[in-house]
Amino acid sequence: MEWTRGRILGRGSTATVYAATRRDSNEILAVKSSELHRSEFLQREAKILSSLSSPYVIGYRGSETRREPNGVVTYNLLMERAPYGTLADAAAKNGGRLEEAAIAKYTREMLRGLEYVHSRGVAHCDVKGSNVVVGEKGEAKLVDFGCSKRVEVESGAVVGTPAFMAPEVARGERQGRESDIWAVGCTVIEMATGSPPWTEGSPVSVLYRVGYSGEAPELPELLTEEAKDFLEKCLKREPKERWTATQLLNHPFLITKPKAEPVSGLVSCSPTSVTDQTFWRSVEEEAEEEGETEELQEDTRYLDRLNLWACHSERIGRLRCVGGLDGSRLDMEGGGWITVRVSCEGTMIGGSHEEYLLGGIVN
Ligand SMILES: Nc1ncnc2c1ncn2[C@@H]1O[C@H](COP(=O)(O)OP(=O)(O)OP(=O)(O)O)[C@@H](O)[C@H]1O
Repeated sequence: MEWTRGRILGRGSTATVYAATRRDSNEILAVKSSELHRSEFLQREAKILSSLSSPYVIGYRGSETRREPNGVVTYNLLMERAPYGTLADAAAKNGGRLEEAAIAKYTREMLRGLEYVHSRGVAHCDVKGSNVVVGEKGEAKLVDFGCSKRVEVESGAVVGTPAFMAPEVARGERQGRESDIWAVGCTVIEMATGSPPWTEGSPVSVLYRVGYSGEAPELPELLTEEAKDFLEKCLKREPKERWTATQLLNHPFLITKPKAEPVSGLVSCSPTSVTDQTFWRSVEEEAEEEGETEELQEDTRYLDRLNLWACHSERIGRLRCVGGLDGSRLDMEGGGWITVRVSCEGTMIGGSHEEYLLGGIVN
């Protein structure tokens, strides 16, 4: 497929997402790109996404490698473009939190997406506000299947974002459909308060707290009793006691609210149609000024910075591989470094205040 790269729509820890236009139809798409040699997770995401089809899961449009003008070979996942940003953006734009009716609407759609994905034997494994985008019709859609796994066949390393991890995931025991449900609870808290639970402390201390403290996240005061009851069903520490997506879709919090409340204040982050010429002119000018080459080099630098996890002091980075993490195996190694022994190949993440090395082989 012939397509032209446009402006950046979002950046994650593993890839950058750009607007793109199909040259044959002028359809506006999103393309998630990373350098080929770092594209393991993106290729995996493309494979899983290509097998899914739901109005509540971002649509797959193809994947390919290509040599960029600067000679860098990139892997590109082409997707349906969601014009209204993520649920995290929606909360931020709304003064940090969403109204309960909007939370119920987005949660219902997110769960429809998960119900479908789970029925296909896939666990998303990184559900959070910044991995749920708002589509053309204002509907929530799951994105970022880079961590997802086929639950029947895969065990392996646990993955995801510490603040959204279920206790069994934080302990490195298992990760499946039930862990996604815990993350839905955390995402509801994120929509209601503007931040996920467990915001204090480093990712490692968050993991320890989630995994071993026996605590459940604090329920936002402002929510109604129905919403709090819903959260309790998601945030059961014992995975088997958590409700499934299908059960939750029948919870009073989701069925008594009007079906299609308009969510006010949706502001498109990118053009809503191919006739949005002003936007595309600006994209072309931007591309001409900077050159795609420079943008990609900038991304490479950005990814390098991300590997040192220096992009944001409050960011809770992705933990790719925490299998076998055991709180008793935290070793202080001086110089502000903490080594967390894991039973699989380690991943380095760093913070702006402290840096953490998740590495080593134990057992
Ligand atoms: N189809 C899309 N349409 C519009 N914006 C998108 C789309 N997909 C992703 N984005 C934007 O790009 C951001 C990064 O995408 P994504 O989460 O897939 O990347 P990632 O590198 O896997 O991120 P993470 O840090 O969660 O691992 C999203 O938070 C969102 O803002």
